[in-house]
Amino acid sequence: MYIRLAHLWREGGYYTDFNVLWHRPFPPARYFDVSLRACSPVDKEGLQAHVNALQESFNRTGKAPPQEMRMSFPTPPSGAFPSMHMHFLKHDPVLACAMLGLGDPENEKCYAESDDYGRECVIAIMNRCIVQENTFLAEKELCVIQERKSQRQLPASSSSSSRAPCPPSHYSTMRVRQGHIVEWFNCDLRAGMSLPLADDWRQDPRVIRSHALWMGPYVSMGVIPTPTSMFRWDNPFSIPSTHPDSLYARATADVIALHSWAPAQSCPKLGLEAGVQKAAEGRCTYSEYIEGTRICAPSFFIPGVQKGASTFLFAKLSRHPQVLQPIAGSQYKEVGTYTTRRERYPYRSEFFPYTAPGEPFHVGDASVPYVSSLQAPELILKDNPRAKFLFSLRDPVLRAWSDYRFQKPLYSTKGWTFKEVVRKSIQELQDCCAQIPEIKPEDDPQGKKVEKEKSAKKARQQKKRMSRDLREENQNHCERLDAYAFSRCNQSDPGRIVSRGLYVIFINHYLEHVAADNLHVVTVEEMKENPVMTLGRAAAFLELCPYDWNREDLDPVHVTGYKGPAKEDGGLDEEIERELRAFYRPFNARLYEVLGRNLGWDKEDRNASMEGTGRR
Ligand SMILES: Nc1ncnc2c1ncn2[C@@H]1O[C@H](COP(=O)(O)OS(=O)(=O)O)[C@@H](OP(=O)(O)O)[C@H]1O
Repeated sequence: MYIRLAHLWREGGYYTDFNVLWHRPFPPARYFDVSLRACSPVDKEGLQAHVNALQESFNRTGKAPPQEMRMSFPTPPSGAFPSMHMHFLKHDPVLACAMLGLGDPENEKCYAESDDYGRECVIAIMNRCIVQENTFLAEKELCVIQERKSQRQLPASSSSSSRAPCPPSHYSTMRVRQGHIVEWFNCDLRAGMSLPLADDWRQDPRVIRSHALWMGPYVSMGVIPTPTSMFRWDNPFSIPSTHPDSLYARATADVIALHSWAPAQSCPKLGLEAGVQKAAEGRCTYSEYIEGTRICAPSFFIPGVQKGASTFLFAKLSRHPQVLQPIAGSQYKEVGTYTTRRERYPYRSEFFPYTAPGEPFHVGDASVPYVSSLQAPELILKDNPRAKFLFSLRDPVLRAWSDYRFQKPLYSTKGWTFKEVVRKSIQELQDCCAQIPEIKPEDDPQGKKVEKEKSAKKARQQKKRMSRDLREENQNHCERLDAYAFSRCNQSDPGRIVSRGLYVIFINHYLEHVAADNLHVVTVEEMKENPVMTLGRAAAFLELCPYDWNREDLDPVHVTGYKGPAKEDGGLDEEIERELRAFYRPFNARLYEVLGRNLGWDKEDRNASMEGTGRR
């Protein structure tokens, strides 16, 4: 029996082939040396994002990263392992991120509290360690697993042995000393690997009691040749029999069943029976993609916007039994594989679990860079012409303020306050606008009034006037969509916090490719006001079976703290807020027209939006 591994991911494994597994709490105050490598091709941006996330996380704790967690990781002593384990392709910050959750003493609470898990031998999977919410999410994840565990009614077919207690020997004390964990793993092996967390790499693996479990790419394909008991699988370098009917496979299936999640209500229309888990399938292969025998592309996308509660939206929708998340990629969110034109079909397909024709699953991809990507809609529709797009927007002023706080480390290095970034950006956009006469945000952010016959000539003139860099970057944009050139004018601000709020430009670009019925907009304001209704509408748009969203934890996630930036900047300055509002007003007005509804960001009475500004 194979279990769809995406269920496992749903329970806590999300965005990477790596999951951390432990069966007893770790002792406090220890760090890991981590050797890293990427098993799937991680693009430069993705990699960079993780490096940033990691750095950000360190910055937020206010402490220097422990030496061992810096991005330079030691290589193993030569000859320590057979050469097959030794070819390091790339350092994988995702793994570092996962390990960070184990290495950060601030997270210790969650492990201390997880004693229960040790006693009951429940596998806790910790890998939601993106950026600053590390502690919070890890802790929450544990609670969720625990809660699920108590609530879950395992299907009758599932063996109760999935909850079998660990043999007592597994509770022996293990000391993990600071800076002493060095693990290597080999992506070429056939299956998941258990990485013993030892206090010394030379330690006899048979006496090691805590493991990290790496779910390799082949595991994602539904082939789960892991041993009977991961707890007994002590030597990561000897992978035993892989026959699917073997005890190993069955035991693994039990473990996975514990973490899978069957729908609570039947949905006959879609062949989903309450309490019944679906059989496993894995990720798409290139040939399947090419032959079209399997559906490899995601069925829905959340292309942002940045700081528009996209993490919340995707995380909540992913709780729905029909929704599957990406199974690989740089994060459970932010796969970002549709932002480039490079020939990446084989690559793209591997990020997602496949669905066989007729299967009731919806695969989602929430990657915020898609929102302003010129290529994304076209590329997506090429892979899946029926893809649906769910945008999560936010009052652009508050979005900018959130983004500034989020990207504070970037601005700190430049010494720019929010006010400075905003003024500089507005000026730049207006100058750029003046240079490109046909783009006038006040009356026509889309450039639709441009006289067609003159546009080719003007485009050429425009290009001459633009700075060299801008011209190079925007060459295609200028030719194809003037408004994009405008949104890209915000060159001096690497964080683009102002231009990212020009939603109408982006939405209009999507609407050039996507049928209006396949595009739905929710707002952070709605999500805050009535998350159940907002999620219900989003789910209806995605044509998901009815689901009781009240059973989910609907607290905001990925909340940017005020630590640092707000204190320094004294919250969102009223004067700059006014200026920014005035700048956005015409764009918002255009957006409301395009969407056919007023999103309420330009009301005179802004009291409702004061929350989150840092002002009283
Ligand atoms: N349910 C709900 N209601 C209201 N607001 C919410 C919700 N969930 C997340 N948030 C806020 O969304 C901000 C994070 O957005 P994203 O997850 O899209 O950020 S990112 O672009 O992926 O980095 C972040 O905003 P700030 O805290 O103001 O920065 C979150 O607090």
